[in-house]
Amino acid sequence: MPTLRIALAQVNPTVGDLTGNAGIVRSTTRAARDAGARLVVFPEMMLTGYPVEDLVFRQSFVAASRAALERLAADLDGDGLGDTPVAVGFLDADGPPAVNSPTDPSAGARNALAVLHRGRVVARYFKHHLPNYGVFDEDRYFVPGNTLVVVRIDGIDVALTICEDMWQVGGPFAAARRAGVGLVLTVNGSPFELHKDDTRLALVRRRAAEADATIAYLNMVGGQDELVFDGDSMIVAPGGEVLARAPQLAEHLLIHDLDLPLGLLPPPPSTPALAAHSKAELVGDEMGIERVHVSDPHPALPATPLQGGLAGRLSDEAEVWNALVLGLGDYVRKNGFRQVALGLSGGIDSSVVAAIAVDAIGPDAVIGVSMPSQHSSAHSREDAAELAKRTGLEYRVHEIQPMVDTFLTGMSLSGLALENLQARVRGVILMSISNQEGPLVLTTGNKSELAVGYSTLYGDSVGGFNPLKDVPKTLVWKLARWRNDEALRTGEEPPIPERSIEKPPSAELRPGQLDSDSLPDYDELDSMLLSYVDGDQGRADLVAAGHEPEVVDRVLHLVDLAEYKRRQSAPGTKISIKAFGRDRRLPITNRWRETG
Ligand SMILES: Nc1ncnc2c1ncn2[C@@H]1O[C@H](COP(=O)(O)OP(=O)(O)OC[C@H]2O[C@@H]([n+]3cccc(C(=O)O)c3)[C@H](O)[C@@H]2O)[C@@H](O)[C@H]1O
Ligand SMILES: Nc1ncnc2c1ncn2[C@@H]1O[C@H](COP(=O)(O)OP(=O)(O)OP(=O)(O)O)[C@@H](O)[C@H]1O
Ligand SMILES: NC(=O)CC[C@H](N)C(=O)O
Repeated sequence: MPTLRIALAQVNPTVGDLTGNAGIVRSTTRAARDAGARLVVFPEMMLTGYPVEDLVFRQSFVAASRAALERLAADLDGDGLGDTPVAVGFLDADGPPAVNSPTDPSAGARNALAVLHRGRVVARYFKHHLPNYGVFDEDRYFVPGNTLVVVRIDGIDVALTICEDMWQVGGPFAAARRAGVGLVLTVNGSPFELHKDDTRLALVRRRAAEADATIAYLNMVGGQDELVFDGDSMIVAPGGEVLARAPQLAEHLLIHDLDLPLGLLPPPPSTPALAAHSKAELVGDEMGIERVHVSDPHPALPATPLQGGLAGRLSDEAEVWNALVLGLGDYVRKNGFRQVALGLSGGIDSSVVAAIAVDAIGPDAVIGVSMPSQHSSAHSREDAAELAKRTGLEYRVHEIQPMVDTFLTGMSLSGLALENLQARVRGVILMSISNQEGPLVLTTGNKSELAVGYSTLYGDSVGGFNPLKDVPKTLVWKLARWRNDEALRTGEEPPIPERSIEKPPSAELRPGQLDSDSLPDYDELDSMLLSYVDGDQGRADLVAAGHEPEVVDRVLHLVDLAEYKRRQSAPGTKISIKAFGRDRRLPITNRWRETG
C-alpha cells in the first residue's frame, strides 16, 4: 500500500482577518512541506475564521473570501509550495445569501472546503449537514451541498467533509463508502464543551466504520467570543484504532504517515445527485459524487515512517482551566487589549478570575483593585493583597467609603439601594481605570449567580468579559483547588490563598451578609440549576429528584426573574452543554411560571 504523509494543521485563525489567516496557511504549509507532507489540511472556514455570523450577509465579505482563496492558491505556488495539495476551509457563494425567502433555494452562501494545487483551486466541497441548534445557526446562512467531492492525491482517493457532516447519520460518510475512498478528511470548527472529546472520538469511530475508511479529523484551536475551539485532532483507522491524536487546547501540526489503498484504475466516473439541489438535505445514497484528479502515485515514498503520536489527555479540571485561559487570552489578544483590570474582594470568584488572567496574559498585564468599604472584613483586604503577592499582578487599593459618602450628600439612599451603591461605585472605579488607561474590565459573576440574578446591575456586573460566566460556583471551588495543587506539583507557590477557598461566600454589602442568607447551599443550588437551566427540566422533575418544593419554587422564581440581567451581561467562555446566551434563549417578558 502506498504511504500518504498527511499534515493536520491545528491552528488558531481570527474571524475577519483574511490576510493574517492566509499567512498562517502559508507558513504552516511550508513547515509541513519541509517535513515531507504530501497533503496539508486546515480547519473549517480557515480563511475567514469561524463562526462569521452575519458577515455572511455582506457581499463585500463573501467576495473578499473568494478572492483571498484565489490569491492564496497563487501565493502558495509562488512560495514554491504549489506541488503540495492544501485543503482549506473558506466562505464561498454561488448565489445571493439566503435571507428569509431565498429566490433560488439551490444556490447561495456556502460553508466550503477547497483543495489548492499548483496555483489553482482544483476542488470545492460544500458542507452538507448544517447545524442549527445550540450556538449554531447555519440554516440562517448557508445552502447545503448535495455532492461528495473525492480528490485523488498520489493515487489515493480522499473524500472531503466538514464538521456537522460527521454528526449526522448517512450523508457524506455513506456516500464516501459508496465511492470506495481510502481516507475521509473532516475539517472542524467544533467548540469545546466538557466531555465533548469523548463524544467526538466515539463519533469518528462510528463514521470510520460507516465509510469503511480512515478518518483524518481536524479541529481548530483558539477563542472566538464565547466559544473556545479545543483542537484534539485525530486520525482513526477504519476499525476504530486511534493512530494519532493532537493535544487539547494547544496549536499543533500533526504529521502522520498513512498506508492507504490506491484508488481504482480507471477511476469510476463522477455521478450527479439524484435529486435537484434543494434546502433539504439528501441522504448518502442520493448524494452525487464528484471526482477530481490531483496527482498520480508518488514515486518517492518516505524513507522512515513518521508517527504523529498520541498526546496525553487532560483531566476535567485541566480541560476547563485551559479552555478558560485560552478563551480569555484570545479575547484580549484578538480585540487588541494589552491589559485587564478587575476588582479583588479576597473572595473565591475574583481570585479565580485573577489567576486565570495571570495564566492567560501574564501578571504584568493584570491590574487587581481592592476597593474596601466600611463593611469589608480585614480578611477580605488581606486575602486580596496575598493573592496579588502570590501571582505578581499589579495591585491597587481604592477605598470606596469617601465616594459612597459623597454620593449620599447629594441623594439619600437606604436599604438595598444603599447596598447596591457600593457595588456601583466599584463599577465606576473599574470603568474609569479602563477609560483612563485602557485595560479590559473583567466581571466575575459565576454561572450560579448569573442564574439567580445575584449581582448588582451596573455594579459588580460591569465589564467586557466574564471568564466564569458558564462555571457553576461548585466548579469554581474545584478549579481553585486544582490550580493550587497543580502549582504544588510543579514547585510553584499556589496562586490562590487557602482562606479565599475556605471562607463562606459573602457580598459584604451589609454587616455580616452571607450568600447563604438569600440562596440555598451551593451544592443544592447547582444541582437544581443543572436540571432547570442545562437540562430544561420542570418543577415536577426537580421535586421528584428530591428537592424541597418551597426551595424549588424560590430558585425557579429567581432564575425566571433574572432573565433581564443575563440579557445584558458580558460574554464569557462556554464550557457546558448549555451556556447562558445563544445556547439558551428565553423571553424576558414572560408570564409562564413553573407552578406546583
Ligand atoms: N424585567 C426587567 N427588565 C429590566 N430591568 C429590570 C427588570 N426588573 C427589574 N429591573 C431593574 O433592575 C433593578 C434591580 O436590579 P439590581 O439593581 O441589580 O438590584 P437587585 O437585583 O435587587 O439587588 C442585587 C442583589 O444582588 C446581590 N449582590 C450584589 C452584589 C454582589 C453580589 C455577589 O455576591 O456577587 C450579590 C445583592 O445582595 C442583592 O441581593 C431594578 O431596580 C430595575 O431597575
Ligand atoms: N472589597 C472589594 N474590593 C474589590 N472588588 C470587590 C470588592 N467587593 C466586591 N468586589 C468585586 O465585586 C465582585 C462581586 O463580589 P462579591 O464579594 O460581592 O461577591 P462574590 O460573588 O462572592 O465574589 P468573590 O467571591 O470574588 O468575593 C467581586 O468578585 C469583585 O470583583
Ligand atoms: N461547525 C460545526 O458544524 C459544528 C457542529 C458540531 N455538532 C460540533 O459541535 O462539533
